[in-house]
Amino acid sequence: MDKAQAQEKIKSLKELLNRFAHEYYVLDKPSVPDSEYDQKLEALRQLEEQFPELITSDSPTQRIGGEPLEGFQKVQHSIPMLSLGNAFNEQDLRDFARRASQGTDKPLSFVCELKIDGLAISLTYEDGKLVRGATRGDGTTGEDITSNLRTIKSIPLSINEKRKIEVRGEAYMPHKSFLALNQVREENGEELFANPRNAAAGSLRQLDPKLAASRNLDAFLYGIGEWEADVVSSHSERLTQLKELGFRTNPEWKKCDSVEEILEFVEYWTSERPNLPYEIDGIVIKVDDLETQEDLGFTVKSPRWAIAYKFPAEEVVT
Ligand SMILES: NC(=O)c1cc2c(N)ncc(C(N)=O)c2s1
Repeated sequence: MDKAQAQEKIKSLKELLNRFAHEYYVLDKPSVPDSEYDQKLEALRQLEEQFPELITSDSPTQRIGGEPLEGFQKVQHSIPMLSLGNAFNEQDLRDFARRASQGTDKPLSFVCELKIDGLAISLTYEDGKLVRGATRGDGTTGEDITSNLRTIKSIPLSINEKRKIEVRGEAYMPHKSFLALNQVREENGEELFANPRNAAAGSLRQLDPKLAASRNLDAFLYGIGEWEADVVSSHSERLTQLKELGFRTNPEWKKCDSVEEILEFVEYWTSERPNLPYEIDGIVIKVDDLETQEDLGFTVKSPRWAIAYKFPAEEVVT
């Protein structure tokens, strides 16, 4: 096979493998058995070994990078990643909805989403390639953890959007990964992680991407920061756009047209929470209309158009 033929074959294998990975890790609906994925991946590895100059950064063989880093570079968020104000009870939620409705004369609808208990992340794509992954940090300055976020298999290394786009979400450790990790640590006499959030944070702070890869993290994306494209008019449409762009979004969101509907959603997930395969520490409620979000703006540190309802702290059974 000459180089031109190899290039064609590598291109088609990458497209096929990235589609299989999307079906498996993002949609949770694999269309081929693992054995077929593994066989195609091995074929790609061999071709790339034969023609290393044809290796590209978005190849599935490139998820786990090279040598461990010396340290993490600081990165600036062009649009701050803000923290949310908290609500702890029904009255707080009613007050939030009332304040929001006073900021506009439009009828108000909200979007309720599960508040994933992980680590806020930002992913930047340029010319369709993942060029940067960062932690939230203090909201304006985060840390470049691109090599670790590349190891999360549900995060696409390339997307079809060629304009620069920055998406935001939460990296987290599923319960299954957390239990398995602590079991190994217990067998090795190591200190256990207190909860999945600490385990995810500890994993993403590893300088060696091979270690981060071994922790079986996952991520949900839920927001768009910077984007050169014309955005849509509501947050709910934005969630659909994220999914269409190939990102893994959390399906349990609901559009609510009243405080009563918000309270129902909160009540439902307060009881359903233990049945989720990942940790959530609350419910995020956002005004759906993006123009109204603009009208409402921000306080010193948080948006007026969103709030985090926090579940009551669980009694620790000693
Ligand atoms: N600090 C924040 O702005 C957010 C934090 C989180 C979180 N931990 N989980 C889900 C969402 C969401 N779906 O919007 C948000 S938004």
